Amino acid sequence: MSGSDHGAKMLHKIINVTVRDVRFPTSLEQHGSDAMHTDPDYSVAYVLVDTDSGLKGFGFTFTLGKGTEIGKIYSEKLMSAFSLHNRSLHSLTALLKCTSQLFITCVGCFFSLPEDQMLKEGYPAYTTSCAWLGYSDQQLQQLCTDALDNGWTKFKVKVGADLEDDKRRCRLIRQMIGPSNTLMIDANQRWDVAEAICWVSSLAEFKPLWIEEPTSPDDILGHAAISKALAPFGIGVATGEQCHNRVMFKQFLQASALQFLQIDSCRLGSVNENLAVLLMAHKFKVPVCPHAGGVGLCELVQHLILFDYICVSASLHNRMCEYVDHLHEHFTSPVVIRNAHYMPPKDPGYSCEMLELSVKRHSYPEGEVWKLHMKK
Ligand SMILES: C[C@H](O)[C@@H](O)[C@@H](O)[C@H](O)C(=O)O
Ligand SMILES: [Mg+2]
Repeated sequence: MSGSDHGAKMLHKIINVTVRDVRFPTSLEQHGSDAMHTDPDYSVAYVLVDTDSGLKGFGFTFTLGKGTEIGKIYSEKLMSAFSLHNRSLHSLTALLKCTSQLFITCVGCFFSLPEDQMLKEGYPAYTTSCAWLGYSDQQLQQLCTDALDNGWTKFKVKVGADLEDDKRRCRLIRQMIGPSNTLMIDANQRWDVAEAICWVSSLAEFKPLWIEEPTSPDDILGHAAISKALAPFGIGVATGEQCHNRVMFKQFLQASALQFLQIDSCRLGSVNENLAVLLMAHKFKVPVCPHAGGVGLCELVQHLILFDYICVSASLHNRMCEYVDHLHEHFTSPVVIRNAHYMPPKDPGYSCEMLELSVKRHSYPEGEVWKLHMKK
């Protein structure tokens, strides 16, 4: 929330709630492509709340384009189920247990003294921007050279469509980044369990730290089997970007089915659910390495991972937050990356307000960007 009047006497009554379908044509250049999603258009169902005091609220959930209209309808239904119109903000916060799904609370207020280290150095990040599956080898090389020049040391490569291609791409990246930098691979659920073990074993020579989403994200025992089989190679299993609640994460942790836990700020629905997962990961001594990228996921998750470091884990061992270098310019408080680290956000709120002009231009299907695109 942001606005001019935070006076205690104001009721801040909600007078308007709108949901917009906002899409970016990222598929045109194959940004975001992987073995399962070959043409994603990064998009959001974006919610705006107006109050009578001028205070405004913003929130969104991320999608890959097609079907954003379903997210929009769902958001509208949720808002109307809570009869938001004419309600005061106080009446919602007083019932936080019931309304937490609606809230994306600012966690910045928890920052305390360890904060100093984060303010100086920031939180370590890795990049996925160099090696989307649809990029050519030449593009891979160029982006990797630029990333190395900009201080990146941790790189994720998309795999899973063709083993020989994967070997060539991993070899290329490993040669460029050298033995001491970190390589991760991500198959986006492409394989069955046995296939995953076999395929990843063939890529073990490139020393990936983890294989991400090797199989169906709901197959907890399958992930456990893959984890066990790959442990001798020193390759961990990472998953979580499709994991939709804390109960799923609890079982992944209980079954030793993941070695790197990837919360997703939107998928888990509300800050509260994310915090529960951070606490469980700490109990099980599993590092949290959030999923980010998309539209605004970096903006949101930076708050959660700083909270994790400052208030829960106090450790950076084997921890890093994903970074993807797209679409930040559409936010009023974009993430700040310095020397491959997320610098703590200084603006109040959850960094989820988009620029009105961007929303207008990319509204689907009526925005000018889409009108132009459809004419072609
Ligand atoms: C379709 C998307 O770009 C995914 O490929 C992406 O979220 C990915 O799995 C990631 O880990 O960043
Ligand atoms: Mg992934």
